[in-house]
Amino acid sequence: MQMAQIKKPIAITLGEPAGIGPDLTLQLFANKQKKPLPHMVVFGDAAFLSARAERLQLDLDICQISNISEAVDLESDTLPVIEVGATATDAPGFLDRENAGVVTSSIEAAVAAVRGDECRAIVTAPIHKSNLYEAGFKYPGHTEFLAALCGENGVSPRPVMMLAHKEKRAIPVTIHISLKEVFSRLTVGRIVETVRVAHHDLQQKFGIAAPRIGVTGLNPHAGEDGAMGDEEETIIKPALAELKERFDIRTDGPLPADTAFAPHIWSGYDVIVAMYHDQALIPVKAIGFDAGVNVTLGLPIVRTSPDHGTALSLAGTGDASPTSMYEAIMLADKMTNKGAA
Ligand SMILES: NC(=O)c1ccc[n+]([C@@H]2O[C@H](COP(=O)([O-])OP(=O)(O)OC[C@H]3O[C@@H](n4cnc5c(N)ncnc54)[C@H](O)[C@@H]3O)[C@@H](O)[C@H]2O)c1
Ligand SMILES: N[C@H](C(=O)O)[C@H](O)COP(=O)(O)O
Repeated sequence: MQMAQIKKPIAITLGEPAGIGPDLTLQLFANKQKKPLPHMVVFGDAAFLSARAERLQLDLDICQISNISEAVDLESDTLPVIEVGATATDAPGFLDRENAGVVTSSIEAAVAAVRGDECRAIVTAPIHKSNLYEAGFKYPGHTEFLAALCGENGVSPRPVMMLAHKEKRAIPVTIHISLKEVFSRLTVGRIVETVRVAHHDLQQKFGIAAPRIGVTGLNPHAGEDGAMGDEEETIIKPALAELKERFDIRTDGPLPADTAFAPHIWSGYDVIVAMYHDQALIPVKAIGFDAGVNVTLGLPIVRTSPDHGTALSLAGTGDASPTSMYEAIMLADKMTNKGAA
C-alpha cells in the first residue's frame, strides 16, 4: 500500500451519545502518548465531545475541522472532529430519540469519507438499536446499514458479521433476526454465500492463503443423524457440498455447535461459521469480551467495532474499559496498512 494511503486517518463514528462510545474514543485519545493510535478523525459534534471530555476530566484539545485533509496537519495531541450537521445532548445514560440524527449522520459521513478515499477505514462506536428504531431507523444494526450505504445501482453487498478475539473468529450465517425466523431464513444459498464471503475476505483482508473453515450444525449434536432435526441433512450438508464442488472451498462440518468452540477444536480453524447470532457471538464474548472486535466482511470498505454495546450505566463515569475499542482501531489500522491482520 502507498505511503499516502497509510497516512489517511481512520474514521471514528460518534456512537450513541447516552452510551460509552464517545467516552472510549476520548479516553483512548487522551492516553495516546502512552498507548499510540493511528491518525483518526471523529465524525460527530465537537461541542458535545468537549462537554463529555470535561465531564470525564480529560485534558484534551478538540478541534472542529471542515476538511479531512486538515486532520493530518494538526498537532498530534489534538482530536479532529468533522461536524455532521446534527448535534448531540450530553446526558449520559439517558436515551433521547432526538440524538438519532447525529448517530446516523455520523455513520453516513464516515462511510462517505472512506468510499471517497479520504479515510482508510471506519471504526464504529456502539449504537443503541432500539432507540434508533423508535426514531424510524430501518436497519437491524450497523452491519445491514453499512451494506446499504455501500450499495451501487440499487444493489447492496452481502454483509457478513465476524466477531474475533485474537485468532479465534466466529461468523453467524443469520444475524439480527428472531430465533423463530432462523428456520425460514437458513438456506443453502445463504450458507454458501456467507462462507464464500468469509473465504474471500480472510484471504484478501487478513492474508490467510488457505482459510480453514469449520461450519456448525443448527440442532443439538448436529442433528444426531436426523433424530434431533434435519437441517443438517437438508440444508447444511448440501451447502458444504456445493462449496466444494462449485467453488473448490473445503470446509469441515456440520460440527456440533456445543463442542466446535472448545479451544482445541476452535484453534484448528481460522473461522467457525455458525447458523445464528448467539451460536457465534457467545463464544467470542465469553472468552474475550474485553478485547473482542466485530468486523464486517463483504463490504468494499474496512469496518471494525468493539464487541460490546452502549453500556448506558457506565457512560460519563470513566469506568468503561476502552480495550475493545482500542483493539477495533488497531485491527482496522493493521488491515489497511498491510492487507493482513
Ligand atoms: N456495535 C454496536 O453498535 C453494538 C454491539 C452490541 C450491542 N449494541 C447495543 O447496545 C445496547 C446495550 O446492549 P447490551 O446491554 O446487551 O450490551 P452491552 O455490551 O452494552 O452491556 C453488557 C454488559 O457489559 C458491560 N459493558 C459493556 N461494555 C463495557 C466496557 N467497555 N467496559 C466495561 N463494561 C462494559 C455493561 O455494563 C453490561 O453489564 C443495545 O441497544 C444493543 O443493541 C450495539
Ligand atoms: N450483534 C452485535 C454484537 O452483539 O456485537 C451487535 O449488535 C453489533 O451489530 P452491528 O455491528 O450490526 O451494529
